[in-house]
Amino acid sequence: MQHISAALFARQACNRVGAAVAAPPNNYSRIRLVQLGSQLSSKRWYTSSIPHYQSSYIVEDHDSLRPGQRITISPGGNEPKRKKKRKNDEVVTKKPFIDRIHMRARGGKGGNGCISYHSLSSYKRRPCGGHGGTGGNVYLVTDPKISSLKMEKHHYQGQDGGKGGKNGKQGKNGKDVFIKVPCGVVVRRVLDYEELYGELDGMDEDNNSSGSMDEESSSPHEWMQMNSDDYQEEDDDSDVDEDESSDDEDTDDLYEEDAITDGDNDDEEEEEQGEEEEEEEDFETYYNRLSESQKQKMIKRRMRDTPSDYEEVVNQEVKAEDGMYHWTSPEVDTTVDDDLMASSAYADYQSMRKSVFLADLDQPHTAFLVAEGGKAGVGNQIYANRPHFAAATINAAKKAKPDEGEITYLELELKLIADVGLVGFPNAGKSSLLSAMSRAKPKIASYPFTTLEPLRGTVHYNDGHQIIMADVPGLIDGASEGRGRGMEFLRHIERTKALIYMVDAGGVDGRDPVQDLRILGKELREYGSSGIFGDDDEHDDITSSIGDDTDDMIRRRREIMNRPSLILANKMDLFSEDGRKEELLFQLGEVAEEVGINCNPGDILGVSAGVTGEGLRGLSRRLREVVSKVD
Ligand SMILES: Nc1nc2c(ncn2[C@@H]2O[C@H](COP(=O)(O)OP(=O)(O)OP(=O)(O)O)[C@@H](O)[C@H]2O)c(=O)[nH]1
Ligand SMILES: [Mg+2]
Repeated sequence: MQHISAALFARQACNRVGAAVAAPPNNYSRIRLVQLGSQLSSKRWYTSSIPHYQSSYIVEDHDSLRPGQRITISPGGNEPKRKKKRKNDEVVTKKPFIDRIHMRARGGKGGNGCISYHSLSSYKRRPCGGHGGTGGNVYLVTDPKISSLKMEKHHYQGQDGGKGGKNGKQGKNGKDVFIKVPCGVVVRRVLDYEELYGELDGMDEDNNSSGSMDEESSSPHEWMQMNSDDYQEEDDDSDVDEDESSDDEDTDDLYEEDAITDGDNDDEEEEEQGEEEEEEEDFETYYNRLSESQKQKMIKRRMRDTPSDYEEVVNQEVKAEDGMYHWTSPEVDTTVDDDLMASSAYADYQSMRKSVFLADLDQPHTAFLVAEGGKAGVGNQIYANRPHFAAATINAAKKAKPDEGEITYLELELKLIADVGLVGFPNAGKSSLLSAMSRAKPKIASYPFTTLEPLRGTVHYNDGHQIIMADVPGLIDGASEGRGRGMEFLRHIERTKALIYMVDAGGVDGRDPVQDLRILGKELREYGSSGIFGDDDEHDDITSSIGDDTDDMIRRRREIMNRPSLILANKMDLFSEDGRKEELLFQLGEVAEEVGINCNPGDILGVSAGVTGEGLRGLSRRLREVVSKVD
């Protein structure tokens, strides 16, 4: 029976296939088809039970049909979604890791209140308009399943509230929007342009009112002229020059007027000119004289010209004749430009980017309101008891207008939460350790900066205990000043309980492990001691009014050196003599003490993370002890 139905089905199928099957096969039982792209079953005998959505087959075995020939049966229905195959490669392709984004959130607008009056004779002219609905809010919600700040879009808006209706009918409230973010996100509100410049303008006014008018009135034109010569290097950009020169003219006119009004104070003017000569070289004064738009242009231009040291560092990878990548420590000048750094232009730039701390979302399933929906308009039903007052009608019209939703510009920054963070120079073997101790599959290669995004893995113990380990991209000398994107990477170890310093004991890249540890310790110390603006009093006037990170966050960063640490000398398989190994571990201990790394002598271990696995068992035991002490 089954044989017959199979034959029938096959004939029908072949008819549908038409030209693809030249001569209908006469022995159907020998047709063997392989379905293309199916995961459910790769091979099947041709029977009547072929699902309708399976449409494409390949002939494997038949007399008249050529094996390998593809036949197509008319498709019917939708093919189910196919799962992507997971690659068994060493490198698992994953979504890009994004740890800092800017976004805009806007609460929904409230709904209009309704103004209407009963028309029934007994109620005539009695107000009965319903209230509008409130606008939807926008929330951030932490979801432990998400690990990156990658978002579909960067603008989110709550739904607008519905209008109120007749007979006291209230409008619908707008739907809230919930944006999923990973745990460990720090939320800051970016001050928008007007808010920031409102404050800066206010400060300027204060300065002016404290008697600096005369200073401005004294021959500013010549002064500008002189200074623009002095700072010729800033005027390379011809586009901006033109704009600036037009602005200059504006300011000149302004100054000339002032000069006329103050024209009779010749003596004072001379004195001030003398003062100006002293200030000629002063970039800051020059900057302060510029108009707001000129300042912005200058800042943007100067910042754009700042060398992107990271690019240069990465570009140092050179593929040599032996086919391997070699890396030479680049000589990159990362100083932004001393006079710029010291100037208030730089401070303005910093404050332009500055933002107000809102929240540290480090707990899972926490909702945080970032933009509130607008209030609803009020319906005129509230005046139902006094319908005849004219005032009521006027007020009702005002009150019926809803509020706009709140608009916030946000900066979200993800700081990984892990029990232990791996710190080391590029190529030390950090990723090798992570892959040896956890199921994470980081990319491992013999060239530096293989890892460019922080990655976490979980170390599982037999009794079910788990420790989360974060592999942070390699740090280089000067990382605490941002060299080689150091600042970006270092912030991911702020939320760890313990640290593992890893050095390449084999000295594969010609590095000295002892010196490496010294540099790492120094960099972490410097990173820890830098606040957002550190203890720099210069910027206090700006930061105090704008706000800053919480004390808790600064404290966490400052305590980075107090964190219990382990020091690993990796690639011990390259050591042959035991004596040298002991000596190296001893030297590392001395350096740890010198730079102030918080570790016991027993926590300096020799391991071979990537080759023999030597020392890893002892490491995992010790790691657990160290981490559990911190709780
Ligand atoms: N001989 C030896 N080689 C190792 C060992 N561990 C790692 N390596 C090698 O060292 C090189 C760098 O290893 P990675 O784990 O990618 O180093 P990394 O610290 O993650 O480097 P970046 O991601 O560039 O910062 C690779 O070629 C590894 O095979 C080891 O224990 N012994
Ligand atoms: Mg790596």
